[in-house]
Amino acid sequence: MARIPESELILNPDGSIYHLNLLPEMISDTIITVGDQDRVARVSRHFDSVEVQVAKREFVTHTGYYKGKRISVVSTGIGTDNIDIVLNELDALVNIDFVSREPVEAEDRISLKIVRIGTSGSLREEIPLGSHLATEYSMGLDTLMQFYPLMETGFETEIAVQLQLALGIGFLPYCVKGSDLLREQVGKDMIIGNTFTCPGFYAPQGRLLRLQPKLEDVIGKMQAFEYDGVRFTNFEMETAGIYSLGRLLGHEVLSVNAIVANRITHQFAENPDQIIDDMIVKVLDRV
Ligand SMILES: O=P(O)(O)O[C@H]1O[C@H](CO)[C@@H](O)[C@H]1O
Ligand SMILES: O=c1cc[nH]c(=O)[nH]1
Repeated sequence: MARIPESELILNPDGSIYHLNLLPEMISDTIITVGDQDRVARVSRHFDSVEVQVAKREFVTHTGYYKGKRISVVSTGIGTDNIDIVLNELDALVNIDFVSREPVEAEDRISLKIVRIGTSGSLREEIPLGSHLATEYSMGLDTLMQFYPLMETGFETEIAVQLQLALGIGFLPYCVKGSDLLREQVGKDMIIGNTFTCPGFYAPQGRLLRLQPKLEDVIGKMQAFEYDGVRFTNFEMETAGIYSLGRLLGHEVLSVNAIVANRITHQFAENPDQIIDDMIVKVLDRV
């Protein structure tokens, strides 16, 4: 296999990968991602022991044991541009030999189990603050998949095409389903929803402060959208990037969402940390 040059697979002087600052032995094959770096310790405080604590920029990693399971928790920061870095570097840690700089043989490839624990805004009155929602289909309204050859099913493409028409936007979004296995295992008893991954928190999610939107009534259009039984339930900023790179790289991926805002009733949770903490324990016990 071809050797990957120094400018592409960038290793720090201690041999760790460029942004995450991790060595291969520092991560488990079960990984929880969170957006906020302060949330990493909120997860690892439940561990029986923590063996690795590494931080660089917004990327903080703790690896340890929870009830006998080795788990890593990694913060991604906000947005799918960050997800591009985190997913590619996590994959490199397990599927590229850092000495020979060659990808491992297909039969030795490791499939990671990756669960995102994030906060999210609900698009439905009937999905109230405090809900825990597991994402089935994600819709990427960002441009990350303009740069990778994502294979969508015909059904996924059709949802994306119909959404483009419904919103009247000048680009084709991408639609990707997550892991059925993880959704059943970790998301059991959660609301099953479909998630918009937006390239921003304000206008891309229909939020207006002082700027006028380019698209009119984006929330109304997103809420009204339906294709063959698929309706969208919530907004956030990373899931579609994780689902699409997970599919491309061969990892099992799931996103669970703590609903902290309801965009229809205009409420924001008084206790967002409690909603997230409850979800963290649920995920640790099930992953
Ligand atoms: O709570 P996290 O995981 O950061 O997720 C959500 O919160 C951030 C916006 O406030 C975005 O990253 C969005 O996806
Ligand atoms: O409304 C929300 C809440 C959390 N995160 C988002 O991206 N949107």
